[in-house]
Amino acid sequence: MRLMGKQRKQGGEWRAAGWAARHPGFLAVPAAAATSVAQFGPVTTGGVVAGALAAGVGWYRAHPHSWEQVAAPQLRAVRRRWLSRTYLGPWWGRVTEACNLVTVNRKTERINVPRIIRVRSHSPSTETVYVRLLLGQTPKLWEEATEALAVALKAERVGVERVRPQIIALIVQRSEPFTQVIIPPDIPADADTVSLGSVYLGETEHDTDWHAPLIGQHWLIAGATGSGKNSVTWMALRACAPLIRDGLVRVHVINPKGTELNALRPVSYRYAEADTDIVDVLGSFWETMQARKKVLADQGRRTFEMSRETPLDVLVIDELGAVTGYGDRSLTRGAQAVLPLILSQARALGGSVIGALQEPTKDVIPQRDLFSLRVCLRATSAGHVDMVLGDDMRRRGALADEIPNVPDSAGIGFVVKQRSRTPMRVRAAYCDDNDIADLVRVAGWPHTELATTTAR
Ligand SMILES: Nc1ncnc2c1ncn2[C@@H]1O[C@H](COP(=O)(O)OP(=O)(O)OP(=O)(O)O)[C@@H](O)[C@H]1O
Repeated sequence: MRLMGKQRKQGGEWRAAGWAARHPGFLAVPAAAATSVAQFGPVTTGGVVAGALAAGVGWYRAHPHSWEQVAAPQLRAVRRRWLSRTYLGPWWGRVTEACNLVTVNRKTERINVPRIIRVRSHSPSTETVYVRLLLGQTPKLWEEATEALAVALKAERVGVERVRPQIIALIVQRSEPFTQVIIPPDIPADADTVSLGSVYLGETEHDTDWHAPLIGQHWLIAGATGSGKNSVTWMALRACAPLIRDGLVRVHVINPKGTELNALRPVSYRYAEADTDIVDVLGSFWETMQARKKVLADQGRRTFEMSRETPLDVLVIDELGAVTGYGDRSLTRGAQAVLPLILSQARALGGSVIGALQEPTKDVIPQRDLFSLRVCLRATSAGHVDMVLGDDMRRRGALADEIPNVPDSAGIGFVVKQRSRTPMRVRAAYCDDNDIADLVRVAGWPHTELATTTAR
């Protein structure tokens, strides 16, 4: 029941004053220009403006990289926020109203539109729009509206990130951010310069480098056939190459398909393709971890430190599904006896697992949550996305099943940002045959002698 008649709206001048207070730049810039003209005259003011423009053009021409890093995101953000109509008041009001994201004051019948706090645009393809939630709204309400928002904003994808109480960020992807293959950086010559706490893997949709820790972590890379799963594995191994050479990292390779990863045979500490060998390698990996437990206890250390005496053992499993799910019974039974133990205990003992998977279903992903980095490349079903990345990740923007099934999309996928639990589009750098040969060359000397005696 309405208790009061229609109430009068706040006066226009007060609303304009409130808007100006929230956007001081709109008053400050004309005020500064007017003051300058009054104080120094139009010629001097024009000269300063022309000088600033010339400096900008000079910067753009002389240092396009730093321009792209510093100035371009600011200018793009201004253009998106104020020069395209998308986020201007009336249109933004229509979009949010059409997507049921406004509230109505029952007394005044005034429509409350969620306020845009700022727009950031670090890459030409994606912008981040920070929005203050209205009273009574939840981030989940916005997550449920992402498909409608994407259509209304003419975007390819909209994701929702929880920033802090009452503030969310909409990740608005307008076009494919990754139109070119990413070339991997050179392999570091010196083991001292490698940080396994932050391995370079490729780029993110925000035009930043994509890094992930490898030491003390397990990685799961899922994707349909041809989605580029191995590129993530190769990037990890390239970072390890000088450490493999110096005996600080040992690679144990399980390659049931016997394809691509067989290039690693000369630099692997253990290598297996056949079912019985795979069970053997898994068993010996677990034994190594148990022995490590004793070494750490004898040394009175609680945490693992990489050294020649206690190297980091990296277990690479191509096609985890065959090993844990649909392979021969003797293989899956042998693997299931030790893999859960490895996954749950090896991290603290200097053992990291990198597993690749084509068909992510419940029965083939062993202890998903023990994989700290999970990458979902192109998926064949919407259900696979949450299976890999975690509950609700597809709804929050990880549309891995909508990545086109074309070679140009290989290596593109989603990861979840650790802090905000938000999906982020990424692309792995691509190692071609020369890059792989390079990796084997760097990692293989003088370790090759050791490898040939111990690898199978
Ligand atoms: N990061 C990448 N960037 C660009 N292209 C890539 C990338 N990774 C792979 N490709 C291309 O995609 C093709 C398929 O890659 P790859 O064999 O690694 O896929 P996969 O997911 O391992 O497939 P499968 O499961 O069938 O082995 C490669 O031959 C290469 O041409």
